Amino acid sequence: MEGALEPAQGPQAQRIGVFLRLRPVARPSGRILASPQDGWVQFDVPKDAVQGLINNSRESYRFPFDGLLPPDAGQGEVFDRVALPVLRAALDGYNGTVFAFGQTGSGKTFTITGGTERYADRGLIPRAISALFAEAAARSGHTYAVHISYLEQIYNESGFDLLEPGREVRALEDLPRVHIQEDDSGAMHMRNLSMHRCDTEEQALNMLFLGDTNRVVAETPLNQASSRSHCVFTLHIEARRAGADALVRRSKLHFVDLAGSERVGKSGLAAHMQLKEAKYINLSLHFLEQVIISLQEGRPHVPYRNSLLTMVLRDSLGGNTRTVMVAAVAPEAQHIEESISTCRFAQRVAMISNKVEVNEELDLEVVIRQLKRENALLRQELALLRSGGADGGSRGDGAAADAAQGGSGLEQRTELTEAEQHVLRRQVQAFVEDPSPDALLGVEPSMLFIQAAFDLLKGMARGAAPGGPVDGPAPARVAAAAGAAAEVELHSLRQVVQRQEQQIKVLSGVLRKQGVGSMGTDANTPSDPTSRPMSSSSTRSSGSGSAAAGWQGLSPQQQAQQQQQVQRPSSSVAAPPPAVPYSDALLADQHKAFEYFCATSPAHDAVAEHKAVLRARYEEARALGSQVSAAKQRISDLKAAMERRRLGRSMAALLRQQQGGGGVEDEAEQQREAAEEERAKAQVEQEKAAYRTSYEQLKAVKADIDGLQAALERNRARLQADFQAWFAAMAAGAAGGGVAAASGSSAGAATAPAAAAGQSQSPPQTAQQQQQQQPSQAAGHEWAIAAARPRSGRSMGRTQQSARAAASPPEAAGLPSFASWKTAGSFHFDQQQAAPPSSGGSPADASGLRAAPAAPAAAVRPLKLALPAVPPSAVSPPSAPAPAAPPPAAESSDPTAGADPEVLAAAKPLLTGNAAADRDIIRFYTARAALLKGMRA
Ligand SMILES: Nc1ncnc2c1ncn2[C@@H]1O[C@H](COP(=O)(O)OP(=O)(O)OP(=O)(O)O)[C@@H](O)[C@H]1O
Repeated sequence: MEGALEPAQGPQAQRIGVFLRLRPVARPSGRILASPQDGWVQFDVPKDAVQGLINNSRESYRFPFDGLLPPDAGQGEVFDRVALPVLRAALDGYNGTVFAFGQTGSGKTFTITGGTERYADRGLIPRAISALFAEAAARSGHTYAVHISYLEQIYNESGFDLLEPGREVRALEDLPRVHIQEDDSGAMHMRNLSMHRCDTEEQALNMLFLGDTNRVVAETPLNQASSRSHCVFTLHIEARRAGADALVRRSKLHFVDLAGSERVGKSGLAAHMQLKEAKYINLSLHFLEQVIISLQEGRPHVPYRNSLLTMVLRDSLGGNTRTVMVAAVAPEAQHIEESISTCRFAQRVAMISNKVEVNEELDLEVVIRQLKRENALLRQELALLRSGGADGGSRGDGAAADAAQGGSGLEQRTELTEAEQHVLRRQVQAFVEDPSPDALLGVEPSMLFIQAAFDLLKGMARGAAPGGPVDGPAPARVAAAAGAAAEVELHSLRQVVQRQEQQIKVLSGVLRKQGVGSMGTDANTPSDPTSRPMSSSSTRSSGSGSAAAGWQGLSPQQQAQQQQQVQRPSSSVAAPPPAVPYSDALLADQHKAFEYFCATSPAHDAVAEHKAVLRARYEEARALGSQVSAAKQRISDLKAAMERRRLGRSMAALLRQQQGGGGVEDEAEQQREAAEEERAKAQVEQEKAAYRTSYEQLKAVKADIDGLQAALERNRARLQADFQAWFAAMAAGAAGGGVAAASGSSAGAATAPAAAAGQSQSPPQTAQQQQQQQPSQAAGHEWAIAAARPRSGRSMGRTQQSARAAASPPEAAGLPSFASWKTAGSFHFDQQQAAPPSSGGSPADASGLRAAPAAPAAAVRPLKLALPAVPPSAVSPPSAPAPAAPPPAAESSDPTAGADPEVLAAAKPLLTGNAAADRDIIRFYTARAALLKGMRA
């Protein structure tokens, strides 16, 4: 095995490889032909198979594959052809995914995990584990760390962590639930999915065993066997080259066992061929197909966000991953439709190209550690220079850092005091015992101390205990050299220290930001709540990793650029919110802003797409519901007819008896009646079957609808959050004097995520302001209304107002919720038309709050409030008297005097100190309180 990692290259396009595996079956269909050498399979299907007619008119479907694995292909061969190349690439730093697709019972689990009966039946995962540790051991000059995670996803959106050591699992609910979360930069994070470090093959196999056991034990009727759930087993590999600690290659290797791909709602082979009516039993497979189709057709929007599965596989499909698919087929006559369907799916997948590149990153933790160490050394050096290398000089003031800042007080001495000797001995002892290569011996910056430390170390090296006496005072060897040259060096050293401090600060900031991942990490790098998440400590170097190597040797400008690159969100972030324009009109009307945002946001596309699918599903459910009811009605009609017939026969028999005849029908009539009864019974059975079919379909569609609704809600929430961040960024641009002024410019775009993350684009807040905002945040939507209010020009300009909005958390930025946006009634606050407040006036009058429609004059800035529409009468119901507005005549110099305490609490965070403006604010809040009270009433 070669000792070097493959050198990193730029992104390369690589098509997803597709293999077909045919399961051994007792009675293979004669209509399936396969050529393992040429890699194709062919299905000959009678044209009229729907009605079971066999004729000579056949249709053939031939599908080519990258490789065909015949029924007699052993597990070893499958591993060598399918997974080994992907595993080797993963050791070089490329992400990899192997996934199995096919109907229930076609051999997916056998392929991915393997059979349990014979050692030779081990599947891809255990074989990959063995090969991984063997290859890693053979690659000398590199160290590898391996972590494992194992996720099970049942139905559409619920994910469970299968690796929960030490917990007794009896049901699925006993396993920790896993959620996916997208961060500001668009990266997916798995929350609650644990990652376990495995240093040996045995530990890794134990983890696999634990996960598989939990999977079986936690089976419920809902996810019976593996047919209904997807499982993702992931090997997280971290490789470092000896001597280049800060550069790390991280890759993820997923093994995915998908749920059975069979469909419901088939209406015969012909329809199935066209994939018209058929629906997957498992909704997330439907979404997976949507993603595949979008990628294959090169659509601009790929709906990854529709399901947990597609989000987890985002990088594997169309992203930075070497992906291989195994299409599993059971070549039996009764499965021919599903087999063709599986092959069609594989053909689509085969047309998808991924862009693969080595994941080489700077390990920020290591960089910070190295910088800190270097800094400490520099400080020592600085202090030493400062002290002029004074021979025998000793400062009694402690830290070397102080010296670096210009401390003095050196005394001319020739020997250490006893206390100093004691401290030094302990320092040397600790230094010697610390196994860390980063350990420092931080002695006082004086040659006296340094020499004494050397003497101690020498003594220890020669066998003397460190507790022994420090040899006599070292002779003064360093002459004072505080000339001009030393001053220059001192200055430049101080600058280096400051720069490095700054670097440490920036890197720590990045690290903290990435710390979102401490709850979870990149979708492909799940976190371990107990052990350090692998992705949380690094940032991606510029593809080939060339930027990483020379960080410390760069000029200050280059370093600044590097720092900016580190801070900027990755350019590969999929579907960012639209660029932030700066527009007065948008800032003034959030609903308009929201419309503008929706028109350009990919998240809105996702919502629209969801709604379209949901609508279609509703239609389907409605049609199925009608079918169910109709079938039920027909059954009861048939039963009633049967009853009537039986009754008629009984009556006729009675009549015959009464008329003196026998009660028995003649034979022909008996036969006719019996035949009639049979026919009616058969009809009832037929209707019952139709009823059951429709009912089952209805149930499946309802389950789909539930999943879709949940996904829709998530997408709506996302859209809302995106909008809030986007709006806050625009407001921050306004506050910063129009930083984002270039409409849709990249400068504007760059501010959006930063502002959303509450970074420096937001105007700085005083501690008091921050404190004041807290209660308003708790007030939820009330704050939202307040933050969107118009202000008189004299009290607060737009810039200030926007600055406040930007400084507020997104949820407090006065933005309409999605629901309220859809149902919002329009209220206009017209200051100029507001009736003068009086104690007798209704609160609505007093504030100028009134129901639309009157459009205010051009000079008056209208504001739509995101409140549910209420009839004007509800604004001031007799049962809910509003707090009286402060009378203008009695306006004291303190605008808050006499204000309702609740009103005051709500308004307080906005008070400006300007009495006139504050009076407006109090008035507004008083009116608003009345309005809210009215609505509640
Ligand atoms: N290549 C094979 N050689 C021997 N036995 C196989 C092979 N493939 C599958 N089997 C057997 O066929 C049965 C069904 O296979 P498996 O459980 O892997 O199907 P599956 O596609 O994973 O189904 P599900 O969707 O329910 O998980 C198992 O008993 C398995 O051992």
